[in-house]
Amino acid sequence: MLEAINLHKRYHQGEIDVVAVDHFSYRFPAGLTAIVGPSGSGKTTLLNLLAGFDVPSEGEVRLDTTPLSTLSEDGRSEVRLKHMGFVFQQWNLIPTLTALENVAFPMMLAGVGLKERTARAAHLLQAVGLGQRGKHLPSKLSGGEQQRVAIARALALNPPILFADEPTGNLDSVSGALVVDLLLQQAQEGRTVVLVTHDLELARKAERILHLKDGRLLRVEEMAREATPPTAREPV
Ligand SMILES: Nc1ncnc2c1ncn2[C@@H]1O[C@H](COP(=O)(O)OP(=O)(O)OP(=O)(O)O)[C@@H](O)[C@H]1O
Repeated sequence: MLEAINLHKRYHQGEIDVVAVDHFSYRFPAGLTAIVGPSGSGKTTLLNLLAGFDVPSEGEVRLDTTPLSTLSEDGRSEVRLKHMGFVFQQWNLIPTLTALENVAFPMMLAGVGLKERTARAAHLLQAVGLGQRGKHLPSKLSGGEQQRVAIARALALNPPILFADEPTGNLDSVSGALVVDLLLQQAQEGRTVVLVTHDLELARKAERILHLKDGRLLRVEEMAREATPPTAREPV
């Protein structure tokens, strides 16, 4: 359970204070929540606060009732490793590693043995539709495919929370829609997925949209959704 309570972030820029996030409160339910708003409305700052990359000026973020502010930097890193996956606009795959090795990489850091991490990485690549591309280097994959590898990598340690900051920013509309569908699939499997996007059309695929303006939560839009049949796919 991820919860922001009265979150406020001020930056000092010379003489002036910039309020990037203005007393934002929201309890993120499981499922896909999109955050939209004009440039400079505080979306990335909010995501950085939620993930504990940045500390708020006031208020707090709670993860399963534990305030992140009570943890040391190392403690927050550990929370991120165990509980959070990240997908960014730049997919940042390691260019010298194959797709499979890139997905296995976080598992190696977490001490998962070679056989187990290779099998899980193969399973995750399969789940994002790239089962046949495991041996390819990132340079041999399209942007959309690289982003799908990045999603598989973000899922490597099975985090309950997935943050995606403009994951479709560098993609054409078809690849972008595919990436958001994948995020939606993760949400339907019970994860809390938080998607920051400029693209209102893609945001409408989410279960709810948080509209930000000048750092404030203007409104929460719940999207009407037809009942989806239970998925026959294995959870990843
Ligand atoms: N490190 C910083 N120091 C000073 N001001 C900052 C810093 N980071 C962000 N800001 C300011 O905070 C406000 C919110 O920025 P933020 O990047 O969170 O917005 P955003 O909605 O993600 O924008 P975009 O859609 O353009 O990426 C902006 O006015 C920005 O200039």
